[in-house]
Amino acid sequence: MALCDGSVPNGERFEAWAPRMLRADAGPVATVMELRKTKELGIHAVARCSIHPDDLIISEQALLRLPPPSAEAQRLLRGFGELGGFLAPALCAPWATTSAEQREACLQLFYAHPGSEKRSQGTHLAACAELLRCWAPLKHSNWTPEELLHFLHIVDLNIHKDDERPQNSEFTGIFVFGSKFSHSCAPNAAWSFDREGRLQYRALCPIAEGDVLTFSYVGNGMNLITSTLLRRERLSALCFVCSCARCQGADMSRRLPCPQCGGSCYPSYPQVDDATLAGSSRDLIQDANIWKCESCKADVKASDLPLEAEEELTELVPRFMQGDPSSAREDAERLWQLRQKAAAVLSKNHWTWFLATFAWLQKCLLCLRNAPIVAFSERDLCTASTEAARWLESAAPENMEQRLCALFLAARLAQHLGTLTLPIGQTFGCVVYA
Ligand SMILES: C[S@@+](CC[C@H](N)C(=O)[O-])C[C@H]1O[C@@H](n2cnc3c(N)ncnc32)[C@H](O)[C@@H]1O
Repeated sequence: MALCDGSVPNGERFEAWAPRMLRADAGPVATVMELRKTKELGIHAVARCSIHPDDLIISEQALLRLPPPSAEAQRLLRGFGELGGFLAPALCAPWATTSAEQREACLQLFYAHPGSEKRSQGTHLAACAELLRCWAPLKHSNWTPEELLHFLHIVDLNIHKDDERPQNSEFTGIFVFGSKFSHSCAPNAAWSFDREGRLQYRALCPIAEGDVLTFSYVGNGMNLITSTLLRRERLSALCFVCSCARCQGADMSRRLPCPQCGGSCYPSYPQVDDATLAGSSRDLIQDANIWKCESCKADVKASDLPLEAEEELTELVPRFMQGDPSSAREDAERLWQLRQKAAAVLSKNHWTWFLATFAWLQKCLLCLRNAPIVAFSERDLCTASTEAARWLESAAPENMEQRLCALFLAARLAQHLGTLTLPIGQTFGCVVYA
């Protein structure tokens, strides 16, 4: 069975690399997935059979590892100032042991946005020429400055890097097939490195035959509960506008009270053409001027909505959520106040209210573990957990990882309280698979 359908350019090259890169733990790869190409997603992976939660989809070796720069490389990069971060992968790869075939595969099997490459001529190209001249290991590559620049854009868009675990930094690299998983804001798969540094994708939820295989390009945890606008802004750094179902539909994470009827309204964002996106084109992502009320159907002007308070909460809630565990008690108090403010001004439909609630519950768990006296009751925890579960159900029902995070938090709180009165069964039960 062929791994690529007829639409994939260089299909025979992918077929040739598959047996060398992919471990067949999940069965021969072509029985699990297929590569296809469409105008909307470019080359992408699609499930060929139904896949169960936690099933291994692929397990892949890196085509090229890009571990952190050595001390010598860091010294050289300092001379390049702001460009240093972009150029670092060119110095990290083990060029002396990389074959011509691998280098060719690096240039041919990955996607880089043509717009950002065009913008990057000039300074970037001159820096690549300089690197080829002064970095001895790179001389073996025989690459032209244009090829090196293309490689760097490929790394920018396709790198797999585990920012959560410092011990995994040696495993950073580019992976031919893992890089064909598309982004979704409600992904059906997630990846991690195994102990040997193989990239492993596992299903987060049931995946049906024909479904596009996806993960989150903006990290997991609670990054995906933010508004479509914020997710678009983050993804603009990768030069595309997400076409997933969540981004195409109404922005349910960002509903505000309708000034006319008190119901809730959601933003109607202008369309963005991602062909025009290149490099740091954040300015092209625009906020909605008009919002639509779900209840009275009125068009609401953005200027009539509490957008300043929204901006303030968007900045403060994540900041206190990320506070050091040693300040859990103070952060819990601050998050409780922010949660009250979000509820009063933006409503309990807004993502900042959900995030403040989730973060407050997290801090309460830390306090339960460490503080001699706590300033909340079991009832407070129970109410907040139930409300958080309801928010997920109404605003992000397909976001399995976020729902599981909330479920585990509620379960840990219940364990620490020695009670089963927290609403684990009723409110989060729907995400547990028997
Ligand atoms: C890492 S590459 C994925 C492979 C690529 N599609 C190819 O043709 O080789 C990332 C690119 O895929 C496309 N892409 C991935 N997810 C997408 C999504 N949800 N909506 C639109 N484009 C997407 C974008 O062009 C993005 O820059």
